[in-house]
Amino acid sequence: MAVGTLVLLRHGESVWNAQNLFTGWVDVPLSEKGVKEAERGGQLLRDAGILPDIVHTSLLRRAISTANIALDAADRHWIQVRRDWRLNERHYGALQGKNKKQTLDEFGEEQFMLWRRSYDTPPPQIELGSEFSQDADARYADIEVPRTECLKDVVARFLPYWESAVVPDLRAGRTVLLAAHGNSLRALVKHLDGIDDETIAGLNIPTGIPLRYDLDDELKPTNPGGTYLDPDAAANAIKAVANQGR
Ligand SMILES: O=C(O)[C@@H](CO)OP(=O)(O)O
Repeated sequence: MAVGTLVLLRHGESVWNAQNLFTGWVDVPLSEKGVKEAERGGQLLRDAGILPDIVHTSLLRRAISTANIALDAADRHWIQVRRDWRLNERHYGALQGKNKKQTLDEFGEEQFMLWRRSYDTPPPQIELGSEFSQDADARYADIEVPRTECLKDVVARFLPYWESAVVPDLRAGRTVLLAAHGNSLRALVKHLDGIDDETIAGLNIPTGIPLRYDLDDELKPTNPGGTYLDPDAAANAIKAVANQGR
């Protein structure tokens, strides 16, 4: 049986994206603009004739709301849902809640970009019990909550879910919508497209624009890099993500 279609969707703009704050595992809602982006994402799915059979989301409301709004707009609000912490955004450690511009000014371009985009340099650990730590959050009662993560850590925790929960859906020929986050989707794209540890630093994913991957029997993309359903809007939004903090 042919492998199904995979659609990646980064949540719409959150209120902390709008305020230029490092977010990570802090569970902030969508901004008004983010709600509109999610609606538009669903319209793009509908217009492209992509009909998801199942949606996988993180445990964070910006991804959950985006999936709900987009699927409603696409008239696929009724499909099966699975949620898992392994799809969560990268934990931003002690930077969670900090302003990106102030962090850039305080620590300089090189350190700022190491923390934001290097493959294996995590930000400093968050203090347990502090305002933006998730160590006491009930939804993570069964796991050891990270105190910080680099992209390499996200790859390591995301791939077991990919293999055990998403790949079987694809192998069953289903159209899978995966609603997640900038850095958790970068981890998956790195794996799918075989991007090396340096090159991945330059890859940014825009909010709210579905990215379709067609996969062969070995789950390698037949359209490397995927296909954004609105390529022009994606190109502009990618630049904006890359320039955050400036
Ligand atoms: O703050 C965050 O959690 C992420 C995504 O919004 O930011 P960045 O793009 O800087 O990794």
